[in-house]
Amino acid sequence: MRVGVRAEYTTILLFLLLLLLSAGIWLSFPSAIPSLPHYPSPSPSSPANTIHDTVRETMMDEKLVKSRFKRVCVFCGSSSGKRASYKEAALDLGRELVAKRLDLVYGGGSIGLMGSVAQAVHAGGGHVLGIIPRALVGKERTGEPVGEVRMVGGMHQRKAEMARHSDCFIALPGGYGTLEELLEVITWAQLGIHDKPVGLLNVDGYYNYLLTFIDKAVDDGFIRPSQRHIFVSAPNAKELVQKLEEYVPVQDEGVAKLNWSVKIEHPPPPPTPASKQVGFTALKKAEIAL
Ligand SMILES: C/C(=C\CNc1ncnc2c1ncn2[C@@H]1O[C@H](COP(=O)(O)O)[C@@H](O)[C@H]1O)CO
Repeated sequence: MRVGVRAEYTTILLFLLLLLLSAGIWLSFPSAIPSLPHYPSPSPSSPANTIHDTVRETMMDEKLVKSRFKRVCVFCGSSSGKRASYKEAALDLGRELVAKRLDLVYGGGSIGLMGSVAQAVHAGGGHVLGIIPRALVGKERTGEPVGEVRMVGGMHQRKAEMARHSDCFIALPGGYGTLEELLEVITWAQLGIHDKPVGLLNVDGYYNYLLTFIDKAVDDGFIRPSQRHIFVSAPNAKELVQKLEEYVPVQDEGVAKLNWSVKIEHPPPPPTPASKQVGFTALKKAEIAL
C-alpha cells in the first residue's frame, strides 16, 4: 500500500515537473529570438506562410514607408550599347526599383536598355507604365511593350506625361533621345517647374565627358555654381537611389518667384498676306514643323 502511494506521488511529481518545464520553455520563447522586433501577424489574405515570410515582407513594407518615391521615370538608350555593363546596369536598376517597391515610368517598348529595365521591373512584379508617341508604336520600332502602355500625340506630350507620372528621374546610358530627356528635366528643375530629384547613372564612366563639360560650363559662366549639383550622379543603382532619396532641391530666389501655373492665352495672329511675309517666319510651315 505504502509502495503504491509513493508511486502515485512520484507520478504526480513527474507530471508537475513536466508541466513546469513546458511552461518555462513557452514563457522564454520570445526571448529566444531577441533580434526579431514585434511584427503583426499576417492577415488571413496574406500569402505569408511562415514567421520568416512575415518578417521579410514587413521589413520590405518598412522600406516602402521609408522611400519618398512611388514611381521613377527612367530615360535610357533605345539601343543596348556595346558594353555588357550597360545592359547589366539597366537590369540592376530594374531590380533595385523592385527591391524598393518602386514602379517604373519610361518611354515604352522593349528595345535596348529601355526594354531591359522594363522587363526587370515587370518580372519583379512592379508596375510598368510606358508612354509612347503614336508615331513610334509598332513592333519594328519599339519591340513588344511590357506592362501598361499609354499612347500620346507626340514627343512633347510624352515627356510632359512621363514627368507628370513620376516622383524622380534617372538617366541610364543612351544617345540623343536620352540626353535630351535628361537635360530637359534638369532645365525644368533649374527653372523651378518641378523640384523632383534627377539622377545620372554613370555606368563605367559613360557620362564622364558630360560631367566634365558641365564643369566647363560652370567655369565659363554659363551654369551658376549653385546649380552644378542640381542633379546627382553615381556609378551604380543602389548608390544613386540612395542619393535621390537624400536629395534636397537647390534653392534659387529668382526662380522661386516664377509662377508656372499662370496660363497665357495667345490671341490668334492677324492674317498676313503671303506677299508681305519676310524673314525667318516666312519659312514654309513644313520646314519648321516639329
Ligand atoms: C525610330 C527608331 C527607334 C525609336 N524607338 C523608340 N521607342 C521608344 N522610345 C524612344 C525611341 N527612341 C527614342 N526614344 C526615347 O528617347 C530615349 C532613347 O533615345 P536614344 O536616342 O536611344 O537615347 C528613351 O528614353 C525614349 O523615351 C528606330 O527605327
